[in-house]
Amino acid sequence: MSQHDTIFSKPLPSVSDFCFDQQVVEVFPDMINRSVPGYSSILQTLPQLVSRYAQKNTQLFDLGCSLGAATLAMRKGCENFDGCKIVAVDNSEPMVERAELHLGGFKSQVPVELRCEDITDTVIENASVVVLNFTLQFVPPEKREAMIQRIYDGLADGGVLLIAEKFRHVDETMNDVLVDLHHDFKRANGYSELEISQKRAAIENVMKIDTLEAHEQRFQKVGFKHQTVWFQCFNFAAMLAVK
Ligand SMILES: Nc1ncnc2c1ncn2[C@@H]1O[C@H](C[S@+](CC[C@H]([NH3+])C(=O)[O-])CC(=O)[O-])[C@@H](O)[C@H]1O
Ligand SMILES: O=C(O)C(=O)Cc1ccccc1
Repeated sequence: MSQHDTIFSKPLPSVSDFCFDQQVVEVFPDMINRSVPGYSSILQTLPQLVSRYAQKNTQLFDLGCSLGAATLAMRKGCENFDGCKIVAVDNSEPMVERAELHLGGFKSQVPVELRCEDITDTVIENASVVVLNFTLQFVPPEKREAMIQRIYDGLADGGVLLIAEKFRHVDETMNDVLVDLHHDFKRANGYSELEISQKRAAIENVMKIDTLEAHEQRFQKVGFKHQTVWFQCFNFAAMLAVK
């Protein structure tokens, strides 16, 4: 079981930029479940989406895999496709180390290659499914289009990009409503005002969120033929884009 997240519970003299270090690894499942509305629903749906788009003898990528929660869900979805392999990538060493232990605890026919590298360096080729589950939001904004283009280029025809992100509503008034609803969700999950405000300060510089419209335009620009939002809870959404 993951430890309870108390990282921002005490007043900090100055709040440093959020990073995925050992301290975060220890509390990560608790943190993400209590902070991201819909996280478990999105993971539960992944096997279904993966089994719809996986193709035999292709690679499936989990980019920004953290402890491998999405990797496990993807593995369930492609068990019946011969010759599939999952490449799971994260640039946080402590995350990858823990993911190795975690994934090793579950049996499967599908090989998983776990890599510690920056996803902007990952070679995407012969791919049927690429998952970015709450990861693109941490990639510097100026690198996002090239990242999505490389994913598109590496996908086989009919392949899919499954992406979930926190987003900003274009209408500021509506954005305020969604942000308030998210903060209520965090409060209901036991986070204090101090934890909410210090966490907000910690992610401000490292998590620059896009609007849904920016995602849609980027998918279209790089060449995706079809796209839709398939899940939304407050200012968090999951989308799929098909080549
Ligand atoms: N440039 C990068 N290269 C590689 N990894 C990166 C990069 N930037 C950030 N990361 C990694 O992306 C992950 C984001 S968490 C993903 C949850 C997971 N997908 C899940 O379904 O449980 C989401 C969250 O914490 O909100 C972290 O593990 C970072 O180290
Ligand atoms: O906690 C938040 O307020 C978030 O927006 C989500 C999140 C979850 C885990 C790490 C960073 C951000």
